[in-house]
Order: sequence, then structure tokens, then C-alpha cells
Amino acid sequence: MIDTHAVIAAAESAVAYFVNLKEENGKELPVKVNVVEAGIGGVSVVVSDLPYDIVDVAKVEQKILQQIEQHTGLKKVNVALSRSSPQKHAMKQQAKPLILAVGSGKGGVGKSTLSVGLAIALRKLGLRIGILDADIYGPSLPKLLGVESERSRYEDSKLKPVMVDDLPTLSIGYMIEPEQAVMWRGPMLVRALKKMLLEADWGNIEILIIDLPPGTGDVQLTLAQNAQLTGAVIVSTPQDIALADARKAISLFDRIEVPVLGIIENMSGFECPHCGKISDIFGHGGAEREAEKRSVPFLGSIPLDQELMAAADVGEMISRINSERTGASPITAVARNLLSEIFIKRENSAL
Ligand SMILES: Nc1ncnc2c1ncn2[C@@H]1O[C@H](COP(=O)(O)OP(=O)(O)OP(=O)(O)O)[C@@H](O)[C@H]1O
Repeated sequence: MIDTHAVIAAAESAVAYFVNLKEENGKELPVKVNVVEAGIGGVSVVVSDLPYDIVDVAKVEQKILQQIEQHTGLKKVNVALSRSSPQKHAMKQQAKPLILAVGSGKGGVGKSTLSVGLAIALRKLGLRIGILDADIYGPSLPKLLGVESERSRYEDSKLKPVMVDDLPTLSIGYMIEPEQAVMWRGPMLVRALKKMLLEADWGNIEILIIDLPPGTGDVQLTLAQNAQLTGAVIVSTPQDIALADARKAISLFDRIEVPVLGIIENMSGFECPHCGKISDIFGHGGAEREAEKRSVPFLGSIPLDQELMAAADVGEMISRINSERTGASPITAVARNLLSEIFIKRENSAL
């Protein structure tokens, strides 16, 4: 059995080398150290809210590894570090959560996988996140998180999100059986979405991520209008056909005056696990060029990743993304870029 208290104490003592954890007035700095997972002989440590002016995060990580090994003997340690940021500070000032829609013109481009991935990565960066699966035709959130048998319920006349590892989630999938979905009509779907938005007890989240259905038809338009969106993120693959549909999605958000916070290129290149060679199966860079053409920010690329797909298939995305090293995780890089865009737009009063 791993002594998580000893691990946390060791990590805290390492952090204390770099950060004065207690200010002169006795107030504690809000650096948080958590052990998120303790498997056989190994442990994942998450340190969030390091002061954002710490320059060399790699040194902090090294010290943490060293202290944990010295005090507990553990060698299999994974450390995820995140700094508090001016962006995050700005987020903490707001009362109402930001509502971000993740959309795509075309189906199957990885919108649901990236919605969930972004939610987990943003949470790993220290933000309080909720996720709402509005993909009515094929709700996939319950499967991605491995909670297909869960059902939403009411408590004190409020719809209670299903908590998955402390992440509040709601999905049409918690309300109806899969075969029923196709029979629902637009107004019924919008009513169900409104319930999830307006009658749910999302707690004190800072960002709500909505996984929209694919396409740009009337249902998407109505959903997007009813959700009072703060901004939208578009997912596309590098293929021309997906990009053409991504363009339509951008036009839809332009039409309803929802700022597009950026485009993500998914399935962008595949690294051969044997020889390390990158193959651009669906092309590469198309979404970035499109973003430039449309003067929309490009938030980054996510490669084709067999392990991510396998984790998504068996409902283990949370542990998969939590175990990625923050600095080497494409989805975390995208989440950081998204936060920066939000910050810039808020500074310019565009959100
Ligand atoms: N970067 C990636 N690497 C490998 N597989 C991926 C990646 N992104 C998504 N996938 C896989 O592609 C498939 C489609 O993904 P997903 O369901 O997220 O797409 P979607 O756009 O939400 O689809 P839908 O139109 O059905 O809502 C899934 O099997 C998913 O695991």
C-alpha cells in the first residue's frame, strides 16, 4: 500500500524549496498537492496553482521526484504541474460559469473525445469544469467516461449531474435509452437541453463545456441559441471535406454572434509506435491554414493516438489524460491555448 500522506508531504516539502508556502501575514499560498492515482508500486501526483512567475517548472518536478523517492522509496512517480495564471485569476473573479460549445460541421471528427479531453485537461490545470453532452443523436459521454448505466435524477427540484471522479456531467444518454434518441424531435431535444442547462445544479463550476451534435442544421442552431454560449470551439480533421464543414460551423456561430475561440485539428498525423515516423494519414496543417484565412485562432493539433482511442473505448479517458505529463500532452497544450484566448477576449471585452 502506498502511503499517500507521505507522498503528499514529500511533494509539499519539494515545492517549499521554490515557493514560500506561508506568506509573512501567515496566509497560506493556495498551492494544491494531490495524489490522483495510486496503482501498484506507482503514483501520480498533481500540483496545481504554483505561482505563475515560477520560471523553471522542470526543476520543481525534479525536486518533487527526488523528495518522494528519498522519503518513501517510490520510483514510479508521475508528476503533473500547473501554474496559476493571470488567466485563471481572471476566471476566479467571475460569478457565472462560461459556457463553451464544442462543435464540428462533420460527424466523426473526434468532437466528443476532444470535449471530454478538454474538460479533463482544463480540470488538471486547476479549473472547476462541468461537461454537458448535447449530442442528442449519439450521446457518447457516458461511454467515454465508463458510466453508461448511470441515470440523472432530481433532488430538491434540481437536476443532479452525474459526478464522475468529481467531474459533474450530464448527457441525454443518462435520460433516454439509445434507441429512443432517433425518435425525438427538435422541440423535445431543445427542452431536454434547456433542462440540463437551466434546471441542473452544476455547483460552483467556472466553465461548462457543451458537446454539440455534429452538423449545422436547425437543431444545432436552436441548441446554440438557447444555451447562451460564451464562445465556441471548432474541431476538424485536416481533410478538405471536414474543413469545408468546419467553415459552415464557423458561419453558423458568426450568424448567431457567438465568438469562435478557435479551431483544433484532430487526427493530425500518426506516429508509428515501432519506428517513430510520422505519417500524415489525413493530411496536415489544413485546419491551421483555414484558421488563418478566417482570422480565427488556431488552438493546436492532436495526433491520431491509438492509446487515446483505446482509453475512450473502455471509458478510461480520465486516468489516461491525468497520467500524461503536462508538458508533453497535446490536449493540455490546446486547453492552455483556449484559456489564453478566453483571457485575451475578456481583456478586450469581447466575451
Ligand atoms: N486523436 C484521436 N486519435 C485516435 N482516435 C481518435 C482521436 N480522436 C477521436 N478518435 C476516435 O474517433 C472516433 C470518433 O470520435 P468521436 O466520437 O469523438 O467523434 P465525434 O465527432 O464526436 O462523432 P459524432 O459525429 O458521432 O458525434 C472514436 O472512436 C474516437 O475514439
